Amino acid sequence: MLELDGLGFAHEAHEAHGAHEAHGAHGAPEAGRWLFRGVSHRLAPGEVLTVLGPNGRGKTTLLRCLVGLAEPTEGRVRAREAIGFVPQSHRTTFAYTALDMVLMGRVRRLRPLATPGRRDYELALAALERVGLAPLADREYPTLSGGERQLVLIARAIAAEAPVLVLDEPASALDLRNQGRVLHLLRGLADEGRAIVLTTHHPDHALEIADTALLMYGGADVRTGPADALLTDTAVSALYGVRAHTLSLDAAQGGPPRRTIVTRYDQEPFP
Ligand SMILES: Nc1ncnc2c1ncn2[C@@H]1O[C@H](COP(=O)(O)OP(=O)(O)OP(=O)(O)O)[C@@H](O)[C@H]1O
Repeated sequence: MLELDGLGFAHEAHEAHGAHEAHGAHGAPEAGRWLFRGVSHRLAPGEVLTVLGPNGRGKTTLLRCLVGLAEPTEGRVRAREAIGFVPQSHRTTFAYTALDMVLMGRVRRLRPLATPGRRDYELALAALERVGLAPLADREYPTLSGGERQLVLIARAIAAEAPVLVLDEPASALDLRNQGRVLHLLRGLADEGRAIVLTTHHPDHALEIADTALLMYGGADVRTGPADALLTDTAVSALYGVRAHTLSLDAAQGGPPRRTIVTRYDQEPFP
């Protein structure tokens, strides 16, 4: 559905530290300047891929490359299907209602100059219902809280019916219950056959829903593999420079036992 082939990204020198020192003799960015390099993956229908890495490591930049908002410095992205993108934060002063915002997700599906029809309204309302915001359908978007706005943008991506969804920290503004709601919503969308890519700062979120994890250790050190195998406490400790611990959770509702990863904040950071 979405193929990443040797993706690398380095910021233009003049934007970072001055043009004179940024490029090597042959015009290629120097080794230390790459945000990420060698990112390859073939995303399958039904797959949830979670991208993790410290602040500023390039997660958003990678997503922007995937959806065509940024040009990779090397490598390429092949997208066979439409991609829905949910950015990290979104503010607008235009007084669209929450429902209007979700209806905008339908625009690509309309004929030129056509106005949304009954089915578009039904799909938009159903999407608002899936994120639990149907009661706020008529509220003006700028008056919504940060978490409510995040849910509206997720509803907009759902209404767009894009086979691939790319979401930048979709749970970052959400309370604990809504985090769970969105995680299971995303897992459900994948189980319906969509492919999902999301960034998160929560290894436990990745363990909950991801098939695949992509860990950005910096530059060319990018590790991709099955989330359950890759997300060990050692790997998470090294990724963030913290002391992470694995906890076993009892099986719930007849499911298998689970594990999660938590951080100790009362110990010195990982060396
Ligand atoms: N125009 C630019 N020139 C130079 N550096 C930039 C430019 N735009 C962004 N950066 C830097 O690129 C790095 C990657 O940013 P990005 O937003 O992709 O990180 P991130 O992993 O998503 O971070 P976070 O977890 O904080 O959201 C950051 O250090 C950022 O400061």
